[in-house]
Amino acid sequence: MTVSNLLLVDDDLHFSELMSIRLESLGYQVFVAHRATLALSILQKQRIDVVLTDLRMEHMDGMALFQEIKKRFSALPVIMMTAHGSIPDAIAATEQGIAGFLTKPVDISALQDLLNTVLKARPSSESASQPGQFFGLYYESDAMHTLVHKLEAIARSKANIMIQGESGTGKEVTAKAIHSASEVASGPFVAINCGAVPANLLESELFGHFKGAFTGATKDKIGLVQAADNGTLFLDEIADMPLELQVKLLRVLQERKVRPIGGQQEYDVNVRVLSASHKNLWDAVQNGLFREDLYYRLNVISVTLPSLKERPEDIPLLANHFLTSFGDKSFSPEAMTRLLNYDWPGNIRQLHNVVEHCAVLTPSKLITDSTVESALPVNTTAMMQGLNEAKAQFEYDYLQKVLALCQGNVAQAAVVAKRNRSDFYKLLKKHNIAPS
Ligand SMILES: Nc1ncnc2c1ncn2[C@@H]1O[C@H](COP(=O)(O)OP(=O)(O)OP(=O)(O)O)[C@@H](O)[C@H]1O
Repeated sequence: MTVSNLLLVDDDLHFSELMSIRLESLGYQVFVAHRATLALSILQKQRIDVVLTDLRMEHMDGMALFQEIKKRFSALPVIMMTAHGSIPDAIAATEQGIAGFLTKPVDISALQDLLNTVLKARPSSESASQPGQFFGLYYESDAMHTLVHKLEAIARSKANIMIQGESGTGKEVTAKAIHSASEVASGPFVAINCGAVPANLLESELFGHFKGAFTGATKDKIGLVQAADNGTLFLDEIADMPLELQVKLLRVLQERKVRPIGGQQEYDVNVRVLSASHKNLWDAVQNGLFREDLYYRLNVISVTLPSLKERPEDIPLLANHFLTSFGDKSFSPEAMTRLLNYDWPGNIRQLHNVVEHCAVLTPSKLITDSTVESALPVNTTAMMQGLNEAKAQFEYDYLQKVLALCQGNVAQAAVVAKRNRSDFYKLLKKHNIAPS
């Protein structure tokens, strides 16, 4: 039988030593952390089955620790202990998903019952999420595990696949991974960003041209569709393809033949088409900007990549993966917490850039919280209050100042504020201010 690993987090050194002795005598392997941040770094290195944490601790308390654990190790059960046990605390904790709540002094047999129940309910380590890698796609979150299962299955089919997802979520790496896992992996993988090539050049890029087809066509040129023969063609930002080219692409997909510009000759092509867009392609169809028939041709199977914000469990794995190319460096637990708490509007590409920025700015081995802070953009939008909040804040500050000036004399303050007394009282009531 495997021994269960417990992580005991408590800033009371005497209590934690006693508890660890008692738990070890019951057959558990016990790791002790006297601070929440230390607990997080142990969790990063060590397989832990249950966390047992004190509620009230300095700096980061048990609930804050629990929130972090939920983000990084969603399936890991946490039991809360407190010397100040109160029913509201216990209810709040269990409502948020805490596995159990015990008051100190801890009744060891109650704890053992709770541990047995929690450990039985825990999924086996085989089914719990483990870090995974699929042809260059690194992942750990449940959402990505499910998605990679789907990718494994669809990669082997010959169907055209549409990959959707916000910018920087990994659509191109996913396309390459599908190609590498497919039966045409030994064939070419040819990618083009339809939004980055000027519309007048896109046609010749895709379909090629014969010498003399237009001014500047000094020799025959093979298009990318032909270059991808017996392999995969990846059309990135497909929503940006002009309508007249969409017709031509549709013909190629239907007839499996391509005719370069300026010629009558057609060539057979056998390509699997993967396409991607960060825009909602169905909306483009509804707005008449994308052909519905082409949409169905390209979207035989669709894959949607979650944003990084929707899969924060992947952040430590990806950040550490990107960091490996900068030698033996690591993030401090506080730095990792900051990475985890950020919203990542630019998704994995932005995370990659931030990791690179931090590594370059850190000559030592440990990347600190302040380095991460300086590498992240300041969110001025989030810092900005709405107009109503700003007005209310101003009114509150103004009332406090007038009252202070008039030493709490409401009649006098109303005169200064040029309001009648009853209006002034209403304002004080609105802001919950009691004149002293
Ligand atoms: N799961 C992943 N594992 C490792 N690296 C990843 C992963 N997802 C994305 N990346 C990296 O993130 C960066 C952005 O990925 P990619 O270019 O595939 O995104 P995208 O969705 O195609 O972006 P855009 O919409 O802007 O074209 C690349 O450096 C890529 O290698």
